[in-house]
Amino acid sequence: MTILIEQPEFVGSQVDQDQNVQEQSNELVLDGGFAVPKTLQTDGFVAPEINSFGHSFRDYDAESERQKSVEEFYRLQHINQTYDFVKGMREEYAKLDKAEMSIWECCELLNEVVDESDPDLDEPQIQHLLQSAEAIRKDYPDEDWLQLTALIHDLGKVLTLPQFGELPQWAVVGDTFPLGCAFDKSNVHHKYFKENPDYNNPAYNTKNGVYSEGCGLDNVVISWGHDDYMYLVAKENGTTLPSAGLFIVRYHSFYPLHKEGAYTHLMNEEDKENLKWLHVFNKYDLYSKSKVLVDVEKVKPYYLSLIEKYFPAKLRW
Ligand SMILES: O[C@H]1[C@H](O)[C@@H](O)[C@H](O)[C@@H](O)[C@H]1O
Ligand SMILES: [Fe+2]
Ligand SMILES: [Fe+2]
Repeated sequence: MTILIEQPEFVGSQVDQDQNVQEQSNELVLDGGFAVPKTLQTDGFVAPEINSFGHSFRDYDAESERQKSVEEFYRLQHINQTYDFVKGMREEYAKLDKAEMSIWECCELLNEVVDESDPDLDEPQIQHLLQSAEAIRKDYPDEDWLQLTALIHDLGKVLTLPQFGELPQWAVVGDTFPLGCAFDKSNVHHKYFKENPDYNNPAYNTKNGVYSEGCGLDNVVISWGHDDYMYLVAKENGTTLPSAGLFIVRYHSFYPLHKEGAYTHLMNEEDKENLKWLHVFNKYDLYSKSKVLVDVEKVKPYYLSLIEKYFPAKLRW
């Protein structure tokens, strides 16, 4: 997939956090049948067709050693993430009593983390953060909030480190999905949900389950991991990022929704607006993964200035 896009008119509102993307016309259809407004499209970034392992991106069936370990990851994730598990995790991590540190200190901690669920990248996560942020910076030089959103979107992966509870990978990474309603077929390796205790629970296995149509994603219990954790950290520490930035952090792994169009009946109007920016972001999150590494020390001063603009010096984690 190669998409050429032009500069957006919308300037990320660092001033007004609640400003949303305006109604747009001239829509272009992308993956999953979603439409992305022309004004949210940029020039420049050309999505490569193959990843560093020589496969298409997000190919969960390509024959390889990595494919086997990724599939095993999803088996464990689909069996162990339950409605009750997520509720318990949200409560535990809402305490924010694990650490006190800056955003950049957290970026450096990610030097230690490699994501076992990712078929496209086996570099330390700090490289992925900078690769995606730098790719956005090139195409969206004026949207500093979107660049910073890229820098922080995967910081929640510190949950795998001892100080943060050393959670198993299945409780931290991988695509996310709602609990409390039926598992949609578009989830990768869907078959492993059959062994999830919620699978046969009649309260949880209908289309709406415990939810009602249009209830809004904020009211939906989504599998626990780095997305929801980092959203919580950013919000509770009073970030001034716009709501589209927080939405991206919180739902960027929700591929069944943003790529496949599943679970859309749970969204409200605000979710639908924010989803447009998530589609823009996703291209850079996915296709910037590369073996060409960013010089961390060189770009550090620029990102420190963005962090200072949108976050307090120290955050509770
Ligand atoms: O393997 C990847 C990785 O864990 C990403 O950080 C996450 O956002 C994706 O959804 C997932 O597929
Ligand atoms: Fe992620
Ligand atoms: Fe990512």
